[in-house]
Amino acid sequence: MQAPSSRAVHLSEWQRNYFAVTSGTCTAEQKAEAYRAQVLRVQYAWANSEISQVCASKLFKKYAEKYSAIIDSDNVETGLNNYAESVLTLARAQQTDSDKWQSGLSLSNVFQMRSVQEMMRAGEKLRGSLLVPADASVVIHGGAVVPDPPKSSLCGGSRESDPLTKPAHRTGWAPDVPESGPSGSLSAQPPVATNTPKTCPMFSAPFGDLATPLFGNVRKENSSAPKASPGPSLFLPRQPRSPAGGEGPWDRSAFYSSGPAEALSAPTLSEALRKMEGNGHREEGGLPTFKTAKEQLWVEQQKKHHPPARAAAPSYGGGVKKSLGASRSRGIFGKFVPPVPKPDGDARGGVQYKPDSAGPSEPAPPVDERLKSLEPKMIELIMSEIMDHGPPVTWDDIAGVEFAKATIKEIVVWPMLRPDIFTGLRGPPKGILLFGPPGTGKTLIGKCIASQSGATFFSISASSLTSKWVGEGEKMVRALFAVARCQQPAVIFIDEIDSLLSQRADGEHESSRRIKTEFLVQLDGATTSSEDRILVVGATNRPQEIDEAARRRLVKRLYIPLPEASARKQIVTRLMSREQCSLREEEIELVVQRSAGFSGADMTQLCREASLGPIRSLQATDIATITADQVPPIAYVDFDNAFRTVRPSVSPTDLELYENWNRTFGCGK
Ligand SMILES: Nc1ncnc2c1ncn2[C@@H]1O[C@H](COP(=O)(O)OP(=O)(O)OP(=O)(O)O)[C@@H](O)[C@H]1O
Ligand SMILES: [Mg+2]
Repeated sequence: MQAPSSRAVHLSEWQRNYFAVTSGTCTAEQKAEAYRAQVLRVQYAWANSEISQVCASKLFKKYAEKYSAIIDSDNVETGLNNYAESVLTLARAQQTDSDKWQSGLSLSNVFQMRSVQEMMRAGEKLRGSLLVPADASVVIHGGAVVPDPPKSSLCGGSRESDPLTKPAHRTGWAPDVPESGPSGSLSAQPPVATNTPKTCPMFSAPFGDLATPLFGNVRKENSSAPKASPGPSLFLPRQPRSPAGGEGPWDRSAFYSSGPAEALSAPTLSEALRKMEGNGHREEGGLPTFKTAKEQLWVEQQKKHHPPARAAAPSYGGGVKKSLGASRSRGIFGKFVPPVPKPDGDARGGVQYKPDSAGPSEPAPPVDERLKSLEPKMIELIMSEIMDHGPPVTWDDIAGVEFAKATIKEIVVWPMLRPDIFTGLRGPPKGILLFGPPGTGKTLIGKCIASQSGATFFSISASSLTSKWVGEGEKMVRALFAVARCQQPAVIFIDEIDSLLSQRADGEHESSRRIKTEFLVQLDGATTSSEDRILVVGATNRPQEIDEAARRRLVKRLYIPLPEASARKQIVTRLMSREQCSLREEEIELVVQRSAGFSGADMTQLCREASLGPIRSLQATDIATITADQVPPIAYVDFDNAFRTVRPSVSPTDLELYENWNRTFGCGK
């Protein structure tokens, strides 16, 4: 009796969503949500075997495309222009992809956006109250080389003026600066109001202003450290490249590659950070201590009159996949990150002072509370540690290990799809340990979870924690879990976990002891918190070396054994199906019999070796001239020869150890 009613509920939900996507009154956000719900429903139906895989993938593609079309659309009214995540991705680590980046958002339609206009109006209102005292107290560094400091102060001035007014000043300003003098340059040229946003040249202060909220949650290090950024002489020559604002892709890419995106790119960011660290003094938020009086005044007024405001978007929210460009889907689990912070954004975060980019009317960049205490450098590293999905691995690619696969699906995939059902006692375990002999597919399973779970996937090898960032391992561990908390649902996959969590010994190095302690603390937090949707998956071929505290936290310990005959057959058949092969069924059976005790990796090696057989049978002269399809097919004799050189890599004694450990601590059948 239950089934029909639940189906009825699904039907009405479906109808509701259908109404949302077809109605002319729903907002783009509602439509996007509706499509997102449709996609989840399709996944759920497929997971429940209610629809076939073919049907599911068709429907998935259909709705996912519609969903991303709305999310990425550059239409101000019907799209969400949600390119912020991709920009963050770009900023983090993928400068090489920057040429491909094409946002749907152009300069002109940024200005048309309601929220931008509201911010500009608010900025104009505040300008009146700030401009006079601020200008009167402007302080500029003296010195022979003027460009840098005046830029700093001028940017400050222009920031607080109407964004639409500044371009005229900008264009003619640079050569005048030395003559006009520091304070004169600001007060002598009152801003001229104009309502033609398209005439705003790039890299003018107003544009910088607008770019700040657009890039949401990443600190604009170039602007916060004016001395590290190029002065006017550097940006002026760029103006002719796009005098009337970016409209086409080239303009946009020029803007992103040389403007804010450049400022946010990892090397520049690190450079700025290095410089700031080198200065030896930082203030809150990692900014240099120098501020003009005007800036100081602004900060004080801001503190006095405006409660901390921030955008709703979470920091580093999304951008986990290497997906650039408006046309690509960012995945159904990706959170929507408004490209422009909402004026009524929540007030959880504190204002972050940004002397060169934040006008009084603009909300400060959103920085997730949980990430505030971390060094940006660490977060960058974590982000670049996020596993690139690469070629997707499916469950069918993993031969055998049926029990482990079924358990992982139950723990990982279903709860991610239906967190509402998997609550309370049904709550999934937060820690899994995959253990077994080398080469049995543990890492492969990790990759499969990455492709199939839909969660943000962090893959880190324990040895990189201990060796790559000497002395910083425990900070990395803390940062890793903090970032994962901001990116839920998340899976943290730790390969070779034994080298991280080996039993504590007397002679062990202090740094590895610290990493271990930090890891256990974090693991405890992640595995016991009922709200966090973080799953830690560890893989090891030395389970007996794992610290008992860690073992207890990795509650689901799954044995990944050597492949059975059927799994070995699956591996051979699969690999041979991609090659020219003349093996008959009974010959395959023979190969399977002879390979008892081989691991999955051994089987792969055997097939590789056999595939070289036909080549070896050729004369050296033939190899130079033969065409690819003239290479003889792989035959049983090649396997026969391969068996002479490929031996099982796991000894029976080792196997005994694993079986014993499984009997004692394993959760398998
Ligand atoms: N069950 C399997 N099905 C298909 N291929 C497998 C399987 N197990 C291993 N392989 C093959 O062996 C290779 C190595 O597997 P993988 O790296 O996952 O082993 P592992 O268990 O992580 O080993 P280690 O403990 O040494 O890290 C895989 O890339 C794959 O080609
Ligand atoms: Mg491995």
